[in-house]
Amino acid sequence: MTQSWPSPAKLNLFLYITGQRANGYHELQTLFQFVDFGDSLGFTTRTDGQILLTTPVDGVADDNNLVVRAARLLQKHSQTTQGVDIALTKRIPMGGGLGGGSSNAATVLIALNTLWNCRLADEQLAVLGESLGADVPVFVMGHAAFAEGIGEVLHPVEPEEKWYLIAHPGIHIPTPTIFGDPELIRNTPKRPINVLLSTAWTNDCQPIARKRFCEVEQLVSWLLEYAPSRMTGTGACVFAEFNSEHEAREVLRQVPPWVSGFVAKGVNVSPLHSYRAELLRAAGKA
Ligand SMILES: C[C@](O)(CO)[C@H](O)COP(=O)(O)OP(=O)(O)OC[C@H]1O[C@@H](n2ccc(N)nc2=O)[C@H](O)[C@@H]1O
Ligand SMILES: Nc1ncnc2c1ncn2[C@@H]1O[C@H](COP(=O)(O)OP(=O)(O)OP(=O)(O)O)[C@@H](O)[C@H]1O
Repeated sequence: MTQSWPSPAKLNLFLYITGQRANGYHELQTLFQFVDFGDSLGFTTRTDGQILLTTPVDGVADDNNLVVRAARLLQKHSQTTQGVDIALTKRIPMGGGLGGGSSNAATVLIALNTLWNCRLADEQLAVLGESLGADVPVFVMGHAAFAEGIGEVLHPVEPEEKWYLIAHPGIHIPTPTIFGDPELIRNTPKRPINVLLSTAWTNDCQPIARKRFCEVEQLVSWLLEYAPSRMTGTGACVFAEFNSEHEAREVLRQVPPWVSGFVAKGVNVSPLHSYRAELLRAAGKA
């Protein structure tokens, strides 16, 4: 049976870089929250073991698509003989700092674990997913989280669920471009979570993105006139926070023509996990 599983976007409500490991990866302290906007994936299981993406993504070879890579990884790990046709409906801008690829991979792991009856715990899927991308574990675990390490050490938290205008300046910033920049701030002191939660939230990647990309500079400056605003992840998207949907939509109406955007609500439980819980309830398994 084909089902439509959600694959939400995430925001980094704050992001601090506290060091760099010998392998080049950066040590972070970041606050993840999901939003009620994202891609969706449909799955039709097959008995012949083939894994097919029926909706190729422009500019991404199927073999490199995190959807296909996640399905192969779980197939190998679980030694199942089953396969799957996967249809991906893409809405999350790519290279926007919204974690679209990682979210897609997490949705594949969670959905196929259920549909193939692999019986792995979410914690096991999160460890598997880490090899696909630093943001996969938080999407697999499905709860807003304070993250440390390279983003994989997760502590569930309950930040306020605000409304956001999420704006894209029309450019794609590859994550390695920001992480590879010699002028990136890499020495923010590590702070305990209670201090971080009660201090004004910023993103260490933002100064360098504003400096290197005039589109980000213009977008941040424009949004700051209306509401507290900052970049998510390594950009290029910038989010402005509001207490109501109405206020966020009023500003969306006024964005300059070179900006595209959408309004979404922050959610602490991933829509993926709400969907799975509903499916299991309907099947009498929860
Ligand atoms: C910036 C964040 O979006 C915060 O949520 C993530 O840490 C990035 O996660 P991601 O896009 O899934 O990143 P990955 O695909 O794992 O890594 C892309 C590249 O970014 C750099 N990278 C990534 C994560 C990290 N903590 N330090 C890094 O230096 C590495 O050069 C890596 O090769
Ligand atoms: N299913 C997928 N969806 C989006 N991008 C994918 C996918 N599979 C592979 N990719 C590759 O990953 C790159 C980053 O895309 P993604 O949308 O995850 O970026 P991002 O939101 O900036 O990530 P992050 O917030 O984790 O830094 C794309 O440019 C693309 O080459």
